[in-house]
Amino acid sequence: MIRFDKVSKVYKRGARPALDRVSLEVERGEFVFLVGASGSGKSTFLRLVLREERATSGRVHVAGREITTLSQWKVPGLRRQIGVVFQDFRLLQNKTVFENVAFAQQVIGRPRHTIAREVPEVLELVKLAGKGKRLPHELSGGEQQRVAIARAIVNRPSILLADEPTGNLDPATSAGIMRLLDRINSTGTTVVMATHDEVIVDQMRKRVVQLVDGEVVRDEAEGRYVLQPDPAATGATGATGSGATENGPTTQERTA
Ligand SMILES: Nc1ncnc2c1ncn2[C@@H]1O[C@H](COP(=O)(O)OP(=O)(O)OP(=O)(O)O)[C@@H](O)[C@H]1O
Repeated sequence: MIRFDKVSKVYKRGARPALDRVSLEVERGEFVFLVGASGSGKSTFLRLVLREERATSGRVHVAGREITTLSQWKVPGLRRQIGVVFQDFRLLQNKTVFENVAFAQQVIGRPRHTIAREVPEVLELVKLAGKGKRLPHELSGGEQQRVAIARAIVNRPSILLADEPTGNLDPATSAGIMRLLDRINSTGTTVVMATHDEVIVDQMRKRVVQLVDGEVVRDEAEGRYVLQPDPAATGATGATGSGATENGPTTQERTA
């Protein structure tokens, strides 16, 4: 569903790459956590999938197409296959809950009767039935994130990208958001979530891809936020223990 082949991203000539020869494949229906310190390249990864940025070198495949060279006019078609959720919700403040979700359908030209049917369905799914007439400021943070998730999935994307979706929420509310994302994933949507939330990653036990300075240093099925030391190999490798998140290998300067 998503494939990176030796992908590098250099924002400014001569700067350290934000992503450095990343090769990674995410299969249809997977749930993947992207973890790593601030500045390690998580958001850059998500922006490349959305073609908000182009790779400096390497190839990015999303939903069956190579998108590095995709014509600009085909980018909206690509983005229709991808829902996105952010830490700060990004709702339209002067529109109601219903209108925020409906807007995502209007911009792609869905007919009014379809919108009238599907928006209530998705609001039901995110447990906001009955709150369609509220404005965003009349909702809690968790409810606002549910609206954002409803908006992201209403057009049934095959991929859902989430950039720190629980970053502004308390632990109990975050757990509810994670149950919802898990449910969406279980219906076949591929989910990639960038996060700093150790508790959530450790609870969910999904695939964990860890970035350090733009490089993938760990890719583990049913992983934890930090690499767990292997009791059978005490001190055998340098990359064990709770310090592994912040202390990965230093990237060599490289202009790709
Ligand atoms: N538009 C940009 N122009 C120049 N450099 C950028 C730009 N966006 C990101 N970077 C740099 O690329 C590197 C990776 O940033 P990125 O935002 O991908 O990290 P991140 O892991 O998502 O961090 P955070 O957890 O803080 O969101 C950082 O060194 C950052 O300063």
